[in-house]
Amino acid sequence: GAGGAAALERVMGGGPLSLVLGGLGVLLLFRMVRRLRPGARVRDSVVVITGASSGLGRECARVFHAAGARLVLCGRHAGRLQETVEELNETHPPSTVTFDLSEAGAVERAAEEILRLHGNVDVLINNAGISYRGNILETDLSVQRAVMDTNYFGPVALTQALLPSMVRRRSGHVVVISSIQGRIAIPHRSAYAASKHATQAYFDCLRAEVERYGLEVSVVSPGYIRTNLSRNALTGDGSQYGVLDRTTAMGRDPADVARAVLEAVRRRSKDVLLAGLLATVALYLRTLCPALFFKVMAMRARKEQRPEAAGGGGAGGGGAGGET
Ligand SMILES: NC(=O)C1=CN([C@@H]2O[C@H](COP(=O)(O)OP(=O)(O)OC[C@H]3O[C@@H](n4cnc5c(N)ncnc54)[C@H](OP(=O)(O)O)[C@@H]3O)[C@@H](O)[C@H]2O)C=CC1
Ligand SMILES: CCCCCCCCCCCCCCCC(=O)OCC(=O)COP(=O)(O)O
Repeated sequence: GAGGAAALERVMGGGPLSLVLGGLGVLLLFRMVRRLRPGARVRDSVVVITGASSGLGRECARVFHAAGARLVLCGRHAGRLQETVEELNETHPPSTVTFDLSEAGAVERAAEEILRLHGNVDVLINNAGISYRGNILETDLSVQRAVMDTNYFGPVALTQALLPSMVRRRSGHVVVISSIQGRIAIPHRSAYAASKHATQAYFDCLRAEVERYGLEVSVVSPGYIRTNLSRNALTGDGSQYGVLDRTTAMGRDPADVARAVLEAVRRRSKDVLLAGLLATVALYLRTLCPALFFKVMAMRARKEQRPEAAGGGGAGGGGAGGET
């Protein structure tokens, strides 16, 4: 507060520069002290991972398994989940629960099954998700709802179903994999960016509300990751996009992102942003100079809508395929 700033100014001998430097010093010290806190124990803890059949979810399964967690792997297809299980060795053989996150009843039943398996959940990783490419004018409302159901209402339903048992034990950690697009909205991603913005808001509210029960909430927001996300994305008419975009192909190694998720759990990080330089510039621009950001996004939308951009992600095919 003002008193603290005045005290700091006295100690630093006054002057705005010394005040800024002093502030930075205090911030650095605070971060160092936080790093000294003992990390949360992952070994033997029950970790539930949604979307564990591929991409980042499968890598999280590998990384948390190697750290000694007892895994519950979730996805829509038993066969694909089994492939993940078979890659892991025999210590703590993982359990699997098959359900579709976009079906409310199925999520409730899955939460009951998860609790029956181990009695409690220590870490819930809401990772499953689907992306979208399309022009709003040519997108069925049903597609907007479908993406929202999977990316937002699914994780919300699963979290709320498992939360009471965490509150009773005064222990638990909820992680959600959001995206840079939970912070900035880019053209031809309306359904996806909206679902991720909603995710960020909901889990920020949750964090504040459950702190008094000793529960942790981490929102992890990565940039592009090398997975099947773009191939599996929905287009405006509900069909699959089916293309591995250049941005996705050139994205981060999912194993690195999975290690960052493990680190977020160990360090009880509240908000983790895994942004490259361009995304960082875009985030600052959106906050500090929104008018310029909106101009850049409008130019990007026009460029992607040109016929020659289709296939690489023109509005018809979806948008922004090969471009950043
Ligand atoms: N790849 C990227 O560039 C980025 C990804 N992310 C986020 O990372 C998360 C993981 O995606 P990623 O690994 O990249 O993509 P993948 O497409 O490889 O994996 C998505 C996973 O979600 C599951 N899933 C999809 N829909 C449903 C549903 N209705 N019910 C249950 N499970 C479902 C899929 O399981 P199955 O189809 O087998 O049922 C699959 O295991 C997502 O939340 C995504 O938004 C964030 C930033 C960047
Ligand atoms: C005058 C200065 C100009 C500076 C302009 C900077 C603006 C550039 C825009 C860059 C946007 C970065 C977007 C990053 C998006 C991202 O990382 O998304 C991650 C995902 O979730 C990927 O999902 P997708 O389905 O879109 O592949």
